[in-house]
Amino acid sequence: MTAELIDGKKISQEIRKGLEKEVAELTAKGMKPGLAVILVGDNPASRTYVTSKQKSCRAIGMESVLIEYPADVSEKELLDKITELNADDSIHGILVQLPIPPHISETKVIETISPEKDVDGFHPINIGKMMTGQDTFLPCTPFGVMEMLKYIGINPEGKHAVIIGRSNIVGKPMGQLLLNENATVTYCHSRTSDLQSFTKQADILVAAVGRAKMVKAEHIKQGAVIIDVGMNKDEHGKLCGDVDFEDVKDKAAYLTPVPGGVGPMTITMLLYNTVKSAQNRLNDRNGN
Ligand SMILES: Nc1nc(=O)c2c([nH]1)NC[C@@H]1CN(c3ccc(C(=O)N[C@@H](CCC(=O)O)C(=O)O)cc3)C=[N+]21
Repeated sequence: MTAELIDGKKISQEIRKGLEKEVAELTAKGMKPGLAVILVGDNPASRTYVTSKQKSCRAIGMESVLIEYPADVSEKELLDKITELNADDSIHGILVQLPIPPHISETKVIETISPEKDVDGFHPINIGKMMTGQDTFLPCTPFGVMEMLKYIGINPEGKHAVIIGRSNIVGKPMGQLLLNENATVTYCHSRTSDLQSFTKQADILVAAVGRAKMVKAEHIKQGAVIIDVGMNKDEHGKLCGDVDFEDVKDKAAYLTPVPGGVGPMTITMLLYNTVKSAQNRLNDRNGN
């Protein structure tokens, strides 16, 4: 093993310690940060993630409210609840756990959440602000990856960053955040021909495709930074990433594990965004 592990759990702990202090200060000023999570249906994986988000909120002194609906809830009922939460002063962040059932429009759900409470950073207004480099809520997974790079002292400027995957919630914003930090960015996806010719050029390779262990040693450059956003089950039903850890670990310079890499960072940045939202409200109240 030559690659150094990027320990998402440890980095998360350090960031959360700082957040805990901010939460205490905000609470003392009557602005205790509160997150509302809406869960539709009873997908066990979604429930696990949502429970983990709630625990993480409470561990740093934040308020966390879980609102659950059966899978057949109407779109109107869900949108009405979001509208109610938009007006609730005790709630600073609203997260609707994705995916949601197909009879409900994901676009409508995302666009109903007030941009000021959109701690996922999925609202088109916030995406537009991210693209133009304005201060806003950054999508939690790509934001977490940027924090990991900062932590290990990797400045993306001038580096070739290659993203595999172009989802709205990970791949696309990941490339944008790296571009904002002056990386040269290449997006690869399911229609890319000769994937390896691109990934082999990557100084920073981000795998966000959702295919278990697809990135092998032959795909990467010696000494590359490898970020694994994948959350898959392997042949034994064990959680694994998009990167074949064993295969690349002697060739990469830095490598994120799954679990314990990007996952915990995603939750940490959700907490960060919610605290930031509460701080914004306090600033409004004080007229700054
Ligand atoms: N509106 C919305 N926002 C999201 O941010 C969102 C979502 N919907 N839907 C589902 C995905 C998935 N997601 C994860 C976050 C943390 C871990 C995580 O902490 N994983 C642990 C391990 C968990 C385990 O052991 O199963 C780790 O990687 O170490 C995983 C998955 C957020 N998501």
